[in-house]
Order: sequence, then structure tokens, then C-alpha cells
Amino acid sequence: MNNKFPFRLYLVISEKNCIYFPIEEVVKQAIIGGVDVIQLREKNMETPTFIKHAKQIKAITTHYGIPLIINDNLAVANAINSFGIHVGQQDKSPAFIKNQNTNLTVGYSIEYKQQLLDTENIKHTDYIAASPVFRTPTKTNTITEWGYHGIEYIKTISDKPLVGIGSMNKQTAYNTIKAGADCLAVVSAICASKNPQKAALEIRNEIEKAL
Ligand SMILES: Cc1ncc(COP(=O)(O)OP(=O)(O)O)c(N)n1
Ligand SMILES: Cc1nc(C(=O)O)sc1CCOP(=O)(O)O
Ligand SMILES: [Mg+2]
Repeated sequence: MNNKFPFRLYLVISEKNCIYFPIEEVVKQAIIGGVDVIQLREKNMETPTFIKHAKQIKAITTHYGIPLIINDNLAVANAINSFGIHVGQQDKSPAFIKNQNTNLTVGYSIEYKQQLLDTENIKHTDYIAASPVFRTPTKTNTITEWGYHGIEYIKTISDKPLVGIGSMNKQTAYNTIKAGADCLAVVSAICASKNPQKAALEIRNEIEKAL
């Protein structure tokens, strides 16, 4: 697998998705349970507040040696010197970001087949995300579902590390990895669990079983 994204279980987290514990506690429990990369996704935070919040989360992820990725906001990613940034089709493009002379690892959401032919952006991308594998109440402005066959299809077109996102949990993890995903990104199955550590461990176990 590409050295820049050798991860298997990706926590995508925001304050509002953490139901039973403060975000800092969910981050710690998830890491202990087996999450090996984290994205901070705060969709409604102004940049100065986002930077302050991201610094607090980065202090925890750094303590555990886990990379932190920032969703959407390049100013925040640069301000905290994050490991990476994740962007989608409505955000700054991977080509633009890589042209800023940055070391950021760049993730890019792919919503349908034709976007896989966007070679200019995909060549500037370190991993792609199948967006979504299955529809999810956590993010409703998605287009279609890739499903397991979609994951298989993407792997025939692209050799980029592939992240599956959207209703990834202990029931869907095994088949998504078997279909060809390299990594699973999870929000609610961990953030909304009464036991985030156990939830992460159970998904991680399914991933390892499928590899
Ligand atoms: C790992 C991962 N995959 C997909 C997304 C979605 O990105 P995007 O389409 O830009 O939507 P928002 O998350 O910005 O609402 C993601 N964030 N992370
Ligand atoms: C942040 C995000 N992006 C998606 C996409 O399809 O691009 S789905 C999603 C949320 C995933 O939440 P859950 O794990 O609760 O299903
Ligand atoms: Mg985005």
C-alpha cells in the first residue's frame, strides 16, 4: 500500500457527533480501541475557533502518535501543521492544495464514476474516499451509494489507497474491506457509542479478519 496512507481505521469526528462523552474523551478511547488516523470535521466553526479546537485535539493525537487530518479548511490545516486535509468536490481542489508547496497528505471524495477520470486532481491525491459506500443520516447531501460492487469497481480503475465511508460499522466492515477498501472511515458507530473504545475495537477486529 502507498506509504503516505497506510491506515486501516479512520475516525471522522466533530463535537456535535459525540453524544455520550466530550470529544477529547472519544478521541482517546477510539485510539486505544484501534483507530489509527483521525479527521476533525467541524462544518460550522469559524477559522479562529476551529484553529483553537484543532490545536487541543492535536495535542491528544500527537501524544498517541496518531496523525490528524483537517476537513475542508486549508487555513486550519496550515495553522496547526496537520498531517493532512480532506477535501470533496465542493472544496479547494487537490491540485490547488498541492500547488501551495505543502507537505499535507490530501484525501479526496469521489461521488460517482466520472470523477475517477479527473486525473489532474487524482494525481495530486494521496487517498480517495468512496463517498458514500452506503447512505447515512450523518451526511445526507450525498449523491449515490457505491455499495460493495462500487468499491470493487473503483479498485479496477485506481490504485490509490481507498477509504470507504458512509454507514461503516461492525456489520459492514468485513465486506467493505473484502470488496477492496484499504481503510474504513467511521463517524456514528464510534462517536455515538456508549463505549467508543469497544466500538473501535470491534470494527478494527472485523477489518483485520478481512485482510
Ligand atoms: C474520509 C472522508 N471521506 C469523505 C468525506 C466527505 O467529504 P466532502 O464530500 O467534502 O463532505 P464534507 O465532509 O466536507 O461535508 C470526508 N469528510 N472524509
Ligand atoms: C463525513 C461523511 N462523508 C460521507 C461521504 O459520503 O462522503 S458520509 C460521512 C458521514 C459518515 O458517517 P457515519 O459513519 O455515521 O455513517
Ligand atoms: Mg468537504
